[in-house]
Amino acid sequence: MLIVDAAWTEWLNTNAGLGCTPESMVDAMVKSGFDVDYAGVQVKMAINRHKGRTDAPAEAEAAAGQISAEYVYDAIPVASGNVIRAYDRDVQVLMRVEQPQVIVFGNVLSPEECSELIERSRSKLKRSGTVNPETGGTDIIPARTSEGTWFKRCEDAFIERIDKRIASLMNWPLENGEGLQILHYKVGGEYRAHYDYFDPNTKGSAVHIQRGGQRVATLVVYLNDVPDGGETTFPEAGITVGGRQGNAVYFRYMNDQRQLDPLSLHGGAPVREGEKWVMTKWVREHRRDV
Ligand SMILES: O=C(O)CCC(=O)C(=O)O
Ligand SMILES: [Fe+2]
Repeated sequence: MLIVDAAWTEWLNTNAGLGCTPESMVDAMVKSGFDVDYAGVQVKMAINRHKGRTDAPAEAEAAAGQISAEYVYDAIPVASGNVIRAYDRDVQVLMRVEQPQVIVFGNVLSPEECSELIERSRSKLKRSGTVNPETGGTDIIPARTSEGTWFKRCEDAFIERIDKRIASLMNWPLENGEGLQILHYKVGGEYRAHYDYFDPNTKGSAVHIQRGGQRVATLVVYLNDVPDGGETTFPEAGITVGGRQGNAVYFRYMNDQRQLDPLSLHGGAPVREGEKWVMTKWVREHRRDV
């Protein structure tokens, strides 16, 4: 599997700067042996970098970390063992992957908690967006066709219990977490391959990084059983996680040296039958005020 190194980054930046079409760039990369999904994401990121380039790249880079083909897999914060006591609940460890760092958990939420989260979200759903590279605002794009809503961190006793359980499971300070995001995908709904970290060196990312720093890890909790499709996939790692109510997938993509892991590319596959509800927790390097 071929990963973008410094020379390819320069090639991407140069061609994006010259205004080459994304198709021609993807084509050239595929001919050189890159996976087509991966190439598509890299080209999109290069074009975004060009559009959203900042006047202070060194500073932005320092704040945002560095995507590295030589990512070092240092110690994961999550506890060892097959069962982890997470605040008020015993969570099972179903699978651990070392590179990229991915863990599948069972029994993170009870069926009642899943139902309550779904019912409390239903009437609040709005089409999900992604970060605009120039402004940091929200773009609605065809690659992300879910609808979603947020609960503020610890906004009431029920949410607080879940936030505390997740902080304990991820072994990461509660104050570093973003709110809890609920996502709903209908048949055909998907979130194509992407990175959860903010793309270093774009103005749009800098807006977000200012508040709490870079994202370091994600927990996606499945709130229902999806009859067909809707898996969380890691195309560069060849991993597919099927959603099951109460289970979760954790992945970490920023290490202690502030490198960002290109293998953490992931997406939500299209739902083929039924619907898919998940809850996402994105955690930051630093504390983040709500
Ligand atoms: O829906 C999924 O399976 C993945 C969601 C995701 O990648 C995200 O919310 O960042
Ligand atoms: Fe994601």
